[in-house]
Amino acid sequence: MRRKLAAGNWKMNGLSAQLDQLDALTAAHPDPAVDLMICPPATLVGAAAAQVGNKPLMIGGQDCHPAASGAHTGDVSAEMLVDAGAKAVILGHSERREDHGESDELIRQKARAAHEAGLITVICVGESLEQREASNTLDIIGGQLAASIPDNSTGANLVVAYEPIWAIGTGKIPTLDQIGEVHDFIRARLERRFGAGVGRSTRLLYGGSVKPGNAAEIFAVSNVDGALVGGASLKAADFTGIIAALEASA
Ligand SMILES: O=C[C@H](O)COP(=O)(O)O
Repeated sequence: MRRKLAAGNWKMNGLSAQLDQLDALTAAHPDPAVDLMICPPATLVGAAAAQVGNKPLMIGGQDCHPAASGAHTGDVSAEMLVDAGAKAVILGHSERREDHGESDELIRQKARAAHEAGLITVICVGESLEQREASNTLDIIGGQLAASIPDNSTGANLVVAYEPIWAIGTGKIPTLDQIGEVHDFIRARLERRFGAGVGRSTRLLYGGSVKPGNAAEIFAVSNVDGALVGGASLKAADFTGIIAALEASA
């Protein structure tokens, strides 16, 4: 049985005061029925992990370099994230694919390094509006899955997030049938590549304009094991509504 996961991606938002939201979250969910994760900007990862301590809230990074160390100005390695107290890292988010020209191959190298360092990876895939309108969604997702997910993935260290690019921060979401179609497809591809054990134990998240008001219907969709939440993870009160909906579906 897959344990559901509510993951928050703060993106490039948050100064030190934002860490107060972690206290509010852990106070509201001292014994959650689902896994909880917040991925703050790199500047806050260490402080966030120290603040959370051993409470049931994982802290994650939003990116890492494939190398453990070296002459890579501005980058952060998976080992550094682990050293700062992170348990996970988001990789291949569409904003990194677009803003930094990240390829599937680079994402695969980063994920392999993150797994070797002991991190859970949340690997993001998703189509643009043009690709969906051209009926290319499953081809795009299939290609991203094949090329971005490394061979050293297990059901424990891999999470896949389906994030249609056109649904991120727009207030628009796909139909529930469209979400189900993609999640079922991802599940089938993982089972085909890794076998039933890994394929069925890997958690699949939906991301893109998830809010307290639409979370319950999304969590009722086949093969949706939780959410990767952007804007609505910045305020504990909003994220708590999403967590409650996920717990109710668990
Ligand atoms: O990583 C999170 C996603 O990009 C979703 O962002 P959003 O919830 O603000 O639409």
